[in-house]
Amino acid sequence: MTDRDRVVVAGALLDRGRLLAARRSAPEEVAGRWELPGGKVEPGERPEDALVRELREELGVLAEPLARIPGEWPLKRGYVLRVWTARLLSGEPRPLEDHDELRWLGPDETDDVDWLDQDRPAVAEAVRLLREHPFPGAAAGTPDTSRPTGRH
Ligand SMILES: Nc1nc2c([nH]c(=O)n2[C@H]2C[C@H](O)[C@@H](COP(=O)(O)OP(=O)(O)OP(=O)(O)O)O2)c(=O)[nH]1
Repeated sequence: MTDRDRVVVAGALLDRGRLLAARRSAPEEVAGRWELPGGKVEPGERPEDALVRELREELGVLAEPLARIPGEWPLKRGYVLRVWTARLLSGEPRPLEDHDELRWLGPDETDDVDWLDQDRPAVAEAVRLLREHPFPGAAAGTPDTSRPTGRH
């Protein structure tokens, strides 16, 4: 990425062995395609904070970013897409903004929806992680090997 690139953050939201897919309702060129929910990072905002904010605004949930999925994918108008795995802390996602349908997909169901092309590598990696750790950030008191360490 160059200094002039702007960042769209998206969340591979994981819960009980499933990944959340969101169908965009706008703009026209991407409406009907499926993506990982998220949005643009605002000036001065940390990407993880932007992700938490976007997931709250778009889905009405509280989520915790877990780890960045390596890589970044170019979008239109000088934006790049960066993706984090995240786990659902509270709430049931609803399509409040930008989306008209949500689906929780198990690892064998992620090919059932028409993902935006630029999301496919991150989705593939999220599915790989989901198969390895179906319950990321499991219950308090349980040693949790799926959480990244030293991420602050
Ligand atoms: N949120 C999200 N956007 C994606 C993904 N893949 C992808 O190409 N995009 C594109 C679609 C949009 O043109 C752009 C993100 O814009 P957005 O409309 O979601 O961002 P935002 O909520 O901050 O919107 P705004 O401030 O422009 O209203 O990136 C993805 O996985 N998640």
